[in-house]
Amino acid sequence: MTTISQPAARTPVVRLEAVAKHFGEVRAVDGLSLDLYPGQTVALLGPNGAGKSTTLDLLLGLRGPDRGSVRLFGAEPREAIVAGRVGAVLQSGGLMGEVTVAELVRLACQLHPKPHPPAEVLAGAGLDGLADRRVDKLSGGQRQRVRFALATAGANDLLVLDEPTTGMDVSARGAFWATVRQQAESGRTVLFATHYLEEADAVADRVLVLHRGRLLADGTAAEIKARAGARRISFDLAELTGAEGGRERAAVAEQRLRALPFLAGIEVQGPTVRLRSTDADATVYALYGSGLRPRNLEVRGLGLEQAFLALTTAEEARQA
Ligand SMILES: Nc1ncnc2c1ncn2[C@@H]1O[C@H](COP(=O)(O)OP(=O)(O)OP(=O)(O)O)[C@@H](O)[C@H]1O
Repeated sequence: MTTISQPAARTPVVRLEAVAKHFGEVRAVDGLSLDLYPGQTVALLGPNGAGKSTTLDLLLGLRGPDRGSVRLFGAEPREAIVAGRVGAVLQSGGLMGEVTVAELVRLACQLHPKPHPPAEVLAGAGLDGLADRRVDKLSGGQRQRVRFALATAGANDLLVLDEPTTGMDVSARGAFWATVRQQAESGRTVLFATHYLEEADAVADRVLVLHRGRLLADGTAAEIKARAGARRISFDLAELTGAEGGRERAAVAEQRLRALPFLAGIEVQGPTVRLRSTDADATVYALYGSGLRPRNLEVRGLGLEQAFLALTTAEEARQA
């Protein structure tokens, strides 16, 4: 597994040690160990049912683990939450409906041990224009912003966000992540679960990939991409069209392509060839040595989305 280098001496904000949570036969979280450190912005990725929400629930003390231990700031989660050190945006849980946005935010600020000024909280969540709107009249994306405002009503040290941008349009998402970045820059630790891999790529300095309740990868987005172990090579090959030398020549060309070293995948569409290679330099070198005449050659790294798919698919295959 790829691991990110960690500062040794600091107390972790979050420490999970061999944590397991089962629902009947389902191992939602299966022996998970993890440390998060101050100031990290961490994305939690994984396919549906990977255990992301259960992990966040355990971390917040909303569920107890069957095995293992969960500590926030070196203590029980409850202690950290009562002390107002943690803000959370969760998937579950309703919002009080018959009050205005401003009233609800003011209330959250009053209840917080270290409150921020309500006007600042409203602005930070992009709710200025909606302050007088009743909460039950808001759209799904606007409600998410209210949840975020409630989570940032006071000076927290840890923000936990479970798919926080669900229902937000592109510009609302952009504004939302800009605010989260500000929170992270002021020293907060941010942990968020998401299905939008581009968000993880753009916002997180550490990415965790969960699969069937276990940690499949832990590193920067770049490390996860490298861990997926492949780069994309694309080019055109006139030989493949059959125009230059007929079908036989095309078949020979394809055979040579398939014999290239370090191939992790190959796709041929008309004259265009797309390869995935675990050693792009060696593959390209062999390609030029094979007598083929590639044109418009490009070598690119995998996107996080492709890396994520490659990792989880390989793991599915391994477990099958
Ligand atoms: N209360 C519950 N009772 C029974 N099974 C549960 C419960 N909560 C979660 N599970 C199961 O545990 C597994 C992990 O679920 P979890 O919600 O943590 O995954 P997730 O990664 O958050 O998924 P998604 O991306 O779909 O939100 C799933 O198989 C789910 O069906």
